[in-house]
Amino acid sequence: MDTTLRDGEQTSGVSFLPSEKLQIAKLLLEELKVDRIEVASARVSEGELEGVQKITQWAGQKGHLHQVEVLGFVDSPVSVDWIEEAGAKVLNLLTKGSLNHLVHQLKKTPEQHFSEIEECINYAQKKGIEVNVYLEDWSNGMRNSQEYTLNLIDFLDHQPVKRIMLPDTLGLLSPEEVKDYFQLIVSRFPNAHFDFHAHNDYDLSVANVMEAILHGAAGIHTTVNGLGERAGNAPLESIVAVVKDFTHFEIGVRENKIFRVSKLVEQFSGQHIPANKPVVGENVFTQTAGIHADGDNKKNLYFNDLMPERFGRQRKYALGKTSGKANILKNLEELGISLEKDELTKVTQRIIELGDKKERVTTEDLPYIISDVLQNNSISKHISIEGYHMTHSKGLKPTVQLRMNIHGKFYDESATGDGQYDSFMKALKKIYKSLGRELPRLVDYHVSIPPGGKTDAFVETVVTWDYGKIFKTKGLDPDQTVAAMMATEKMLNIIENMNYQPNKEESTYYGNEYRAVAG
Ligand SMILES: CC(C)C(=O)C(=O)O
Repeated sequence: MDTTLRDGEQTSGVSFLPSEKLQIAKLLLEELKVDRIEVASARVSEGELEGVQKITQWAGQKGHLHQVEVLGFVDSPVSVDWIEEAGAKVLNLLTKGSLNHLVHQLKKTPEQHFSEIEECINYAQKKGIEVNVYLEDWSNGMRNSQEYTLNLIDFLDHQPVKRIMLPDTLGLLSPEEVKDYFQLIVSRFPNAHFDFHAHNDYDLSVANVMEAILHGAAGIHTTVNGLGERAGNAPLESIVAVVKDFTHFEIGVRENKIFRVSKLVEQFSGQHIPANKPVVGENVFTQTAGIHADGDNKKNLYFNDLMPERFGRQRKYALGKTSGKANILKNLEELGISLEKDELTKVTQRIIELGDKKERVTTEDLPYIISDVLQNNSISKHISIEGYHMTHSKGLKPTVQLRMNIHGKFYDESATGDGQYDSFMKALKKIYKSLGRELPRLVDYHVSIPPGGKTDAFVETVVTWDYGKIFKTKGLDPDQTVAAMMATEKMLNIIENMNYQPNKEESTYYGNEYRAVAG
């Protein structure tokens, strides 16, 4: 069960719009093929009600209604009525799984609590709503008030409850404890269905889910990108890989759709995926040390089961001071460029020098580096920013006046936008439009400001573009907007070189689109 839309939204600073919730729900159920989704908590807000209504209307038409769950409280009849109004058919009822919570938060006795739970279950039943029950703080309950917690499970086992959901609410369990508690509970209640809901406070959520699965959990809860309260929940992407590779269970989730959904959730949540996050992070399929690329060339020595293609991704070889010739060769291969041995040595040396200066080198920078190092003018700079005037003032929108040099001809335009770079891009678009041409789509824009608080430090802007092929360009300047404009100028030359038709004599140097720039 994926709870990105409920617990994931409990990440500090995250709030999804109803339309975003609907888009994510559709992808989770129809593209990824997750079995169940939890989409909201009852009573939260009008917006939340609208979000759930949108999802249930769509789910009803597609036959997914019983896969859409809503968390509700022991407050009969309020949560059940809210869920009914939202058009949902499954209530995940939040009860107290530890005596500590019951006594100090609800200030009730077990008898009172059980009787109120029963009242909610009966009311939901009358309304045709199926009930699962969460035992909040279950992990603490098993540690500190086991008799109460087991009594509650026993009580629920005799109620019309479909699933009993066991949360490690504070993410405090070790894998060993998960194993012990599941063995105990499953042997005592062999006919009950138990879900496990992990949190990641000790970075153990994946290991804990694995133990739960291996020792009798019938369902597991995840969130995309591991979003969720505090340190988050068990990340869907890692859990899918772990279940497939380390257990004998089958999982219906489609691995090759994970990256797309992860990127959409990143965009809607505004929470950047850490570059080293397994499966979905930017760098996790990138080999940096040259020795790895060398090994990949020699009988795939660094092969493991976690291949990028499984997740719709690609192996990359980083360029930097530790990358060495093997990585550079892999990148040249991707670009279809071949170099003589001594040329490769010079280019390698330059990349090491750049690395020493902390500069990041992308695959798309390589032709420029080659051109510069070998002094062969192999990259033709057809396009340059000839001049600009930018305004930034309080109370007025920024404007940019721009002069471009395109194949030796000057083009002037101005535009107003939401920021200086936005204004620049709008002016540029006008120029390209007047030439009947289109610009690539800007997919991502990443600014790194070196730590240290120096206001004159170089800012690095890396822009990712989609022009049929995805590529990145980088600009470096003390001014952030200028750095982005430099990255854009590079992009313009790259696409120009892609479009430019070489004559035969010019095309001897490079093997693919960059061949066009030779000569
Ligand atoms: C609200 C509950 C179900 C929860 O997310 C937890 O206990 O971790």
